[in-house]
Amino acid sequence: MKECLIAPSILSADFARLGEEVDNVLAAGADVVHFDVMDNHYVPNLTIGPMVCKALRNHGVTAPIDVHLMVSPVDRMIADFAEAGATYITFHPEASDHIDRSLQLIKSAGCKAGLVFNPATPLHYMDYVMDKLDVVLLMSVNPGFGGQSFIPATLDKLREARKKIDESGYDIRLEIDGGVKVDNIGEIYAAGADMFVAGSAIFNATDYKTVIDDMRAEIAKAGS
Ligand SMILES: O=C(CO)[C@H](O)[C@H](O)COP(=O)(O)O
Repeated sequence: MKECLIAPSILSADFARLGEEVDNVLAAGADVVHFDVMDNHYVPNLTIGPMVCKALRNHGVTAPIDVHLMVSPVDRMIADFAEAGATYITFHPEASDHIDRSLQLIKSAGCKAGLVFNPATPLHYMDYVMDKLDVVLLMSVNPGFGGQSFIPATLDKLREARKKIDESGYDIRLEIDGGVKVDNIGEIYAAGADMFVAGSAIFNATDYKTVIDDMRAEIAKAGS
């Protein structure tokens, strides 16, 4: 299994102090900044775009930025986010008319590419594009809002995705997003995830480092 990555979702950060929040969570040991883009069309919420991604880079953030596009259409946002400094760009297959083309656009812009699967979206969307995937993201809540509860059926879906990835022979991360907490991250890891998005569990805590350390300890316990 790869090194596990903790990716705090800035959806739950204090947007009035975003640069400082990102600095603090990275100083607390986070590996990746998870950046949720919502368009009030694909999902019923509206958040942030490429200008904010660029602002974080200009602020001095050098950590990977994991841009999760909850937008439709997808393609016209790709170049803007690549230019703004995105490391990963992921999108929902239902939101793209041409999945292979969207993945190619992301890769040719120099970013890592991924597909995101809602709780009820079947995994077969990845079948013919595995050679173009750097990450598969399983949503363990319905997208649009932070602070929801982890949907337990996602554990079986993670096991299924892990099997597909391992059998493909490609180097693809398996990311999980939604309701990830200290008390369930061990079983999520055991089901196959290696990249963990957590919003409210981290940003609603007073001490980010304690939560991230506790998450890593639970992962280590589950792996031993
Ligand atoms: O993509 C998202 C919602 O669409 C968020 O990243 C996700 O829900 C994280 O928040 P929390 O850890 O509080 O569940």
